[in-house]
Amino acid sequence: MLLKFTKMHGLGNDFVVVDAVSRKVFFNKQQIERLSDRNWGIGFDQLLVVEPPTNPDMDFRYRIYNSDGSEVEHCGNGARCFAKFVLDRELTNKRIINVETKRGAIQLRVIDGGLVTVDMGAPSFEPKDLPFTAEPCDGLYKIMAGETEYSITPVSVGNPHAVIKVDQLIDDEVATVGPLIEGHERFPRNVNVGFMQVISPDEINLRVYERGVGETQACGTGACAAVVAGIKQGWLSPKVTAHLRGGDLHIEWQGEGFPILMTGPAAKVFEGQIYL
Ligand SMILES: N[C@@H](CCC[C@H](N)C(=O)O)C(=O)O
Repeated sequence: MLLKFTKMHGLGNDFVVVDAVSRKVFFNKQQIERLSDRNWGIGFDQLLVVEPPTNPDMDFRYRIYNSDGSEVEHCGNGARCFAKFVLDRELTNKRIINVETKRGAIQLRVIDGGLVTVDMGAPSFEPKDLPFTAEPCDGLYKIMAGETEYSITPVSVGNPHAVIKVDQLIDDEVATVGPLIEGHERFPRNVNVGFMQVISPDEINLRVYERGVGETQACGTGACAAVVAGIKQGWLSPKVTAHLRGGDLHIEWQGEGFPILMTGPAAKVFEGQIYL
């Protein structure tokens, strides 16, 4: 079967987006792994599949797969690219779009200048919601990565994140500690690992080692998780600019029970066709 796709990115976190509204398409793990391969396929961090909604109050459903073929609950950069995709393809003309995801309902608002604001829902710091094996506590949690003990804030923003505050961002630490914590036995469904350097109460530098992918240029849910972790620990204020390798995201959170708002760009790179 010849598959039509659009290659997109949100700050360099790249996606293949497929229209499964106009024509049904299903993918198995092997197909996703092959398509994601940067030598043998198209290459992407995540595959986004746009489907009709199952709930009549929603505009679309969209499914998200990591490059290793695992299906995930949520993707911040992907949500913004999804909004641009359905508008460019004229699958809708709405600028406020309600979408079903594995995480639940999310709302996307297309604003001026090609930016999209995503209502990411409310975060949870409860270990059971990630899941993370630990007794709940108010402060930081200790975890061993190899011989070194790290202090983390576990956060679920629909998908699981472990946020580590560091004094400096070191390539080697992201590359070695990232996978040790990603697949740690205390995270039975694995975890995305964020390394956050706090520059000031409203600015952070962030690198994210993503579950099922490896380090990416940017991670939208990772930026949300880092900012809410920083606010909870008293390091950050309610509006923060996160500098990621691929560019900036603006994150706002008013505190417990409120949704996180994430604003950033979405870009189309090219369209193509490939044999599935
Ligand atoms: N790049 C994404 C997150 C994608 C899912 C993640 N790797 C997971 O397994 O939870 C983003 O922009 O949020």
